[in-house]
Amino acid sequence: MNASQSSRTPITLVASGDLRQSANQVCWAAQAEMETRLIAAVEQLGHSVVRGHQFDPDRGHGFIASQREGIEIFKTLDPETPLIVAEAVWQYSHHLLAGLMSHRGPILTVANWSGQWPGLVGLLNLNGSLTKAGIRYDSLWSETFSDEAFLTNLKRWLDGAGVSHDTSHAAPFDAADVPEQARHVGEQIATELRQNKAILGVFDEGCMGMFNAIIPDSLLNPLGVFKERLSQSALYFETRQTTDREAQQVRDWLDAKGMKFHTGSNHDTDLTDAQILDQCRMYIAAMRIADDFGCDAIGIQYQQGLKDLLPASDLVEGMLNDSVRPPVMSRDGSRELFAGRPLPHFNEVDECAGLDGLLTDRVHRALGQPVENTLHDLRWSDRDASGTVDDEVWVLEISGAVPASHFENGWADAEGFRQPPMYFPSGGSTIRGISRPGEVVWSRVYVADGRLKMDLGRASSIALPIDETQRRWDATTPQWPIMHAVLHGVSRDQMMARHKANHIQVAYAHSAADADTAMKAKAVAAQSLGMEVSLCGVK
Ligand SMILES: C[C@H](O)[C@@H](O)[C@@H](O)C(=O)CO
Repeated sequence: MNASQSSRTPITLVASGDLRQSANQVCWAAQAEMETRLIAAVEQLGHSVVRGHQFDPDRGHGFIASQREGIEIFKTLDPETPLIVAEAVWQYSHHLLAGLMSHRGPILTVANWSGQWPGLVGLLNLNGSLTKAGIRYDSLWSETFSDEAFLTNLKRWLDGAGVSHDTSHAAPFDAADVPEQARHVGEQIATELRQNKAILGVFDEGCMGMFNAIIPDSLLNPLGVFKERLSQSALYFETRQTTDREAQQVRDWLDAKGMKFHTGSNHDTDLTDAQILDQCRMYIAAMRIADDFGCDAIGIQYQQGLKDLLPASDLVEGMLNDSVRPPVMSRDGSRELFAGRPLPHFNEVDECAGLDGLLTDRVHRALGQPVENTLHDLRWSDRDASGTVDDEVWVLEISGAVPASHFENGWADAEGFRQPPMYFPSGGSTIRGISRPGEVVWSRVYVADGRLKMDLGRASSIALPIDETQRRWDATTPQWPIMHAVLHGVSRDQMMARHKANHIQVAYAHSAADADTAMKAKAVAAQSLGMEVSLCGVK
């Protein structure tokens, strides 16, 4: 059955939320408002909507809040019903995936174009997860739910015709035109990886239901990359083994470099010195365990499990991802670990970002470009209200930290704010700052059609007046680091339609020409390793 068969067939609406009750409660008002507008749009087109699960007054929200809850709700739904998944908040995709995998009716994922909560980020994660799972879906987003583009596509979906988006900006990468230096570097890195192999240290696989972020070993191992499955319990233990003196040395280093921590005394709402010291301990512990297991990159999922034991891992992650960072010695004090270089870290154990980070680190090192790279959320985009540029400017923002080398004055531009309590009960400092203007390579590894794929493109990180930066922070999460990114040759809607992840990887190059070379070298490396590579918006 499709939605067109009868306008009397009600459309079923479901909404996935966070696992954290505090986040679901705080964010419910935005979800309710979005649903009202979305339902009005569907009704205007002659269809009715029923919610597949109800608002729960005891919990104070109407989200599906666990995988089990999702499975039980889907048991009550007609598997043929046309289904809309509506998202205004960050959500865990696995709450829905079990149900969606056996759903036979048409599926439409929808988000509101708002930065307030990471609803667009949740939508992109769900779309990436559905893509990896091979589940057919359509996707839409809108600021008002009354604009023509949205209504035209919604009508198409309701009529059973499916949604149409322009993705002509993406084209298969052709290595034939690649300059000799980029080709040579890319091929060498692929050969070296296959021969010498590398290890991704994964501290508890699968963060926040991000199914798309898990690379099956059968796809990863042929590239010469293997997972070391590590436990956050071991990280907690090792964190507790570090001495006060060692932790204080890390804090002193950050202070000496000029990082400004905004501290207070209330553990529940303020960033405290004790929280920062625990983060310094975790940083030392993570490096020692990575050294024990010979890891080439590590990922700490943090947001389940460790969130109840230790302050947020973000300050740790930003330090790890930088070549300018506090020194860490082996337990016996005889060796400096990973001296002079980052230990690439993939936030939220996003293994696709881990693989990308590993390749980016090697490509940029070989080309003499800055090696510091990080993922960001594709959080939101908006026209530049200051009139500095005519372009749509993306808010790339991640939940806590980027390498401080991405800021104009490095650590001196880094500010530490307490993580928002609704996500992070145990607090911890973010590394907040504005990513400096410069030429950027963006990329994303993802799984589709049972294969590893990579999309790459170019962006400019631009400077905006502080008022406009603050407007963007206030419209999103002001405690988190931001990059003002103008994507080359890719419109907002093209990016949304094509990108198969909530995350995007970014790295700087010294010049536009250097960035083009670095992008192509990485494309060659990925293609030589057997990935299907596309260039987006650029040739
Ligand atoms: C704290 C939140 O859950 C964030 O982790 C979330 O918005 C993300 O960063 C998702 O990539």
